[in-house]
Amino acid sequence: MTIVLDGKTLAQKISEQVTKDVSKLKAEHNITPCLAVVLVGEDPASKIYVSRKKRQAVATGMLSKEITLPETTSKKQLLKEISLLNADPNVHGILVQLPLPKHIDTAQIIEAIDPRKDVDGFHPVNSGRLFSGVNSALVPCTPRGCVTLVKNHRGQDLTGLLAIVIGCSNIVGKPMAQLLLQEKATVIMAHSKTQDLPTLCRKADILVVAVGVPGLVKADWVKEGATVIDVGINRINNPEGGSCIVGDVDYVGVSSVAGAITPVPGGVGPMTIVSLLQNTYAAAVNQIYG
Ligand SMILES: Nc1nc2c(c(=O)[nH]1)N[C@@H](CN(C=O)c1ccc(C(=O)N[C@@H](CCC(=O)O)C(=O)O)cc1)CN2
Repeated sequence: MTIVLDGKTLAQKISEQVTKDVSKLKAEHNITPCLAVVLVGEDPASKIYVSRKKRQAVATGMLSKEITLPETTSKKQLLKEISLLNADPNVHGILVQLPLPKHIDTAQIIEAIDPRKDVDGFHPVNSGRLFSGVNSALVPCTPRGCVTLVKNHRGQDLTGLLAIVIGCSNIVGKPMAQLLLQEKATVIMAHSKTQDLPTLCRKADILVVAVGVPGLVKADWVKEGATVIDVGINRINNPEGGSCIVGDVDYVGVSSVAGAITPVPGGVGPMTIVSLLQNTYAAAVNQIYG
């Protein structure tokens, strides 16, 4: 029987642990971790994610600060806001919600964030640390959440398992592959130019899909018993009207073959946000002891 990897329930459990950790930090050091979230523009999905991040940070006892800027904000203005947050000793975590408006160079903005406060783990210092296996890296939230889900299901030891990651983004695919490599899995990164993707994917013990193509992965792409992690969040129109969110995996079809599968919604998404809370707590602790 296929197991549904319930990210919502696991995220809730982790959030309770973060709440305890935050309360201990307050009691022992009189410090409350503070997450600053920067939102530029009016993207409706980004507004929802930012408000969830704030709300869930506050629910664990952290402080949260939101900087909301208009779509027309210049790169210079945004860099100024980031330098203020970098210099503020009461702010421990900074994230700039993506995507940014097209006129702003995302890489330059990410590089302006103090790596110690980079709770998204996107700064080259943190991606370099992840690449070289240094433990103190702040790791991007979605891949961190995916690995937590996989290990919660399969156990801590992923040694020698064949993991295939479809999609090579800096936010998900590349860090995901590095994390699985650290777990001693055998990792293959696949993408739109990979030849005969279905045949390759059928070899995977762990299949992570992060491409943004609704229902790309079908039942005959998946090995019997494999763990399938669907990172896709695609809004599609219903034939009967209205819209809904689906992943990159044909959930119904693949459920008949996979050993375990994440639903969309309710799988990877909630794990992304709770991983951000874990990163913010870790960043605060590093700043106290570092
Ligand atoms: N600075 C960042 N920007 C973006 C990131 C990120 O990690 N850092 N990731 C995504 C968006 N994202 C978080 O920011 C995110 C996406 C989806 C979910 C989520 O919980 N999704 C729900 C379904 C969607 C819904 O209900 O609207 C789910 O899967 O259950 C959380 C966070 C891009 N930008």
